[in-house]
Amino acid sequence: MYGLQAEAHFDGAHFLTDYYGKCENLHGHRWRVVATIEVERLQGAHDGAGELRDDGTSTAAGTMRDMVVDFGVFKRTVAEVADELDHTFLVEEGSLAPATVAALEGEGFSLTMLPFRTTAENLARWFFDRLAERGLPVSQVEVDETPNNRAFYARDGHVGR
Ligand SMILES: Nc1nc2c(c(=O)[nH]1)N=C([C@H](O)[C@H](O)COP(=O)(O)OP(=O)(O)OP(=O)(O)O)CN2
Ligand SMILES: [Zn+2]
Repeated sequence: MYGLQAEAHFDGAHFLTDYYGKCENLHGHRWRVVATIEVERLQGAHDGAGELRDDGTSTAAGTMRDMVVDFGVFKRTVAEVADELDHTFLVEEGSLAPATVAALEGEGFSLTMLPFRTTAENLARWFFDRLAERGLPVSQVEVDETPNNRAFYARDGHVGR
């Protein structure tokens, strides 16, 4: 098995619904996300054509030879998904009154409405699904809220570290 890991961060605010303790209050984190992708075989000489570079040109066949995927493509994809949440207020759907949501948005705040409780575990699953949708062979996503705690979501049979 071959693998790569890429790390991204996003800053945001949240609170935990139904939590008895300080995390029921609105607070912020710099979340750290580490995504792992794994494949049995590296790419071949004819793979890799058509990836878009930062300068707008495309890669040629062979660019991906003996790679899982290009580090640049992988880390940009993880960063793009993290950017969707960056500097937003992560809100579990139904946890705030519609008038509250409207008032916050009326003030110009960016809310990300999510259909789950905003735990690190659920955020790891959300990243996993988003990266898989983008075609990455994701095997695990770790999410840290603080330097001391880490959650992960892994595909069946994968052992998290
Ligand atoms: N299993 C989980 N437990 C908790 C989660 C979570 O996502 N999954 N989240 C929280 C809160 O969001 C909280 O922000 C983090 O909790 P905690 O580590 O207790 O907070 P601190 O970093 O401030 O830790 P201290 O040691 O108290 O300073 C809670 N639990
Ligand atoms: Zn928190």
